Amino acid sequence: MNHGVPHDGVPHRTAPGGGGPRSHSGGSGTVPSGAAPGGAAPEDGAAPGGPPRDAAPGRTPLLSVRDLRVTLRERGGTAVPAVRGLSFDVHPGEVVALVGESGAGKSLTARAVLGLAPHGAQVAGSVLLDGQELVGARPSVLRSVRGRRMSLVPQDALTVLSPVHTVGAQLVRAVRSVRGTGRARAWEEAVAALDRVGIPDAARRAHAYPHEFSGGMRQRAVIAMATVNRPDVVFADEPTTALDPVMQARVLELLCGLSGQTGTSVVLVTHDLGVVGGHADRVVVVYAGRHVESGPVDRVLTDPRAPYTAGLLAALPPREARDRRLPAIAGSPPSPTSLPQGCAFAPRCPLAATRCRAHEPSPVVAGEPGRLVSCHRWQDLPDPARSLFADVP
Ligand SMILES: Nc1ncnc2c1ncn2[C@@H]1O[C@H](COP(=O)(O)OP(=O)(O)OP(=O)(O)O)[C@@H](O)[C@H]1O
Repeated sequence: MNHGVPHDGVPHRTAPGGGGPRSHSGGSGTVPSGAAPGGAAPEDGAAPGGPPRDAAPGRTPLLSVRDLRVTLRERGGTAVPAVRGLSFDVHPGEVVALVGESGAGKSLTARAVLGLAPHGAQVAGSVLLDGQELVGARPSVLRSVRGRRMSLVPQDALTVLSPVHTVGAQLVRAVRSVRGTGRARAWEEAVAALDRVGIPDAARRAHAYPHEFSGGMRQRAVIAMATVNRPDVVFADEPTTALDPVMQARVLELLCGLSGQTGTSVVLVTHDLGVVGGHADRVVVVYAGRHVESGPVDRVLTDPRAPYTAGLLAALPPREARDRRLPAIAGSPPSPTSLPQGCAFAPRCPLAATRCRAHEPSPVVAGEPGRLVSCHRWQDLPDPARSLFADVP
């Protein structure tokens, strides 16, 4: 399956702010809207009764996902509510990390936004790209958006590259299929894309086949495929899982640096809260298909407001003591087909109270602008919050 569909055709945007270091103020609004089923929140977030926004007022998001619901069907017809009312915004040039354990619904969210949900999946809610509604849009519209404005570096990224064509030829095809550019111009674009992702001697390497690239270089080539047409938004689904730590860091720097180079926004999908610090502007933590917490990365990492985020942080290995036993969150996430009543995290949460087991929490502003939390007990967290999990075996 080739989902790392490259793009373009769109006029290239200029890089906002000249690509300096990530700004942690006034980033995107990551707006969960489990509280407001049924539709898009207003752009300015000011309408009474709508879900709270955590964006700086007045900023218009490039991509606005509202109350996204993805329901799959198991064989036998059982409904699998894998994404349950997730909302977030992505602003131009911004890096937003979508973080959660395996099965949280991150990949499905990315695929649904791109119109690539699995066959038979029901997608509801709203996905606005520059004001254009993509949920329910015709396949031709979705293909054109994927070709020009949004792209995906899929989890199985290396399958994107065909073994029987040179890397350059594949990039040329990607450029021509979207922009209709002449061959010579497309080749220049291909080499430029390889150069941008740090492939040394790109003009020569473009003639190589994927098997002649190292693993790290292949990963870069896949990113080049996803960015050769300079889309507005790139979704990168676990882009570093198969790489060693040094290469992981390089690929993340590369992806997130793209926002500075080309103005591309990046949605980084990862299970590893540890990789988002220093790379993303904002983070959206997801559990069982729902919003848990969102806000500027530095604030969420240092001062989490949800017990689940605190548990993820407690489980991160500290650099200085990698062999130390780490506190883990007891138990495992629920299956979407057997969700508990109330907060889906309650069975694993040391702070869970009666109301947590009865009512699923909705997002509320968590004490400071730009932060939202979906937890009944966020104000009861100990300090530091991660100490909640210190004694868990
Ligand atoms: N095609 C499918 N049919 C049935 N269930 C599915 C399908 N794809 C995903 N699921 C289920 O939907 C839930 C969310 O899956 P998803 O792949 O989005 O999770 P994730 O957060 O990306 O995790 P991972 O990092 O492991 O991929 C999981 O419980 C998964 O088993």
